Amino acid sequence: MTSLEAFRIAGLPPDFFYIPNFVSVEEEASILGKIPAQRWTHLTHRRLQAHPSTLTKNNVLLAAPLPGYLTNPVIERFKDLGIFDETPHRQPNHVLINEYRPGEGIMPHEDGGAYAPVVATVSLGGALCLHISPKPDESDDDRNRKSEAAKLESGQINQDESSRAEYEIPCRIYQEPRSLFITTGDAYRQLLHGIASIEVDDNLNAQTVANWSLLAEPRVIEEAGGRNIRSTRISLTYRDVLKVSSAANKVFGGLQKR
Ligand SMILES: O=C(O)CCC(=O)C(=O)O
Ligand SMILES: [Fe+2]
Repeated sequence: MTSLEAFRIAGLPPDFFYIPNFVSVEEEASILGKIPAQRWTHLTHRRLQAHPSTLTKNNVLLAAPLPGYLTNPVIERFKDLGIFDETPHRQPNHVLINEYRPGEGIMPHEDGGAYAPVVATVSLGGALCLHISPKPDESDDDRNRKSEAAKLESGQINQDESSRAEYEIPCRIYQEPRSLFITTGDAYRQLLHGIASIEVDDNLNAQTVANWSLLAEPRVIEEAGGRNIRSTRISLTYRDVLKVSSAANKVFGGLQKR
């Protein structure tokens, strides 16, 4: 088994990992070519598709295999790293595919209780920054969340902003194409993540990007003057849904009710 330890992001809670070049250029092209064009759900600021399907309103997954192009080679590599060893099904059973064009993003949020607290995200296509921010204090929950969201939407959050506690949060994680980003444990439960709806990520350097020392190609950013002009990014978010219902279960459950 390969150790994840070398890929831990320093200066953050100990539950974030970044692995550059997790898939090859050829694998990236192959996966991108297999994402079914007819399966997209269109939202205002991005489009997405869920595999094998969206969860029921009670957060239940109807058991079905993941398509091969999402399984192979990615899940074998997860096993080698032991990423899902502690989750109930010991491997992901659900993948969300999100597409962000330049200027598109996702509001700060947490992924919640439907899943085991392990998320593994493969980035394909373009690069961008994920913002990690604290959960607002419970007392002024809504107000904080809204202002955090407003700042993120307008691209105002940056590293000069006051950081909380011992860790440098809020912070930015730069996700290069073909990388894997892992969030587990307390980081999953206690922090928010989001993507600013901007066309350029700027002021990128060793001080403002938490995973700078783990990047495959920091030179590319340096040569661009610390700017990343966004192009379309597709992310594959792998998770283990806690509640799974097999078709057999469903029939049995239905009979029992009578
Ligand atoms: O695209 C990403 O990296 C984040 C997606 C995300 O946060 C989600 O689907 O819950
Ligand atoms: Fe999320």
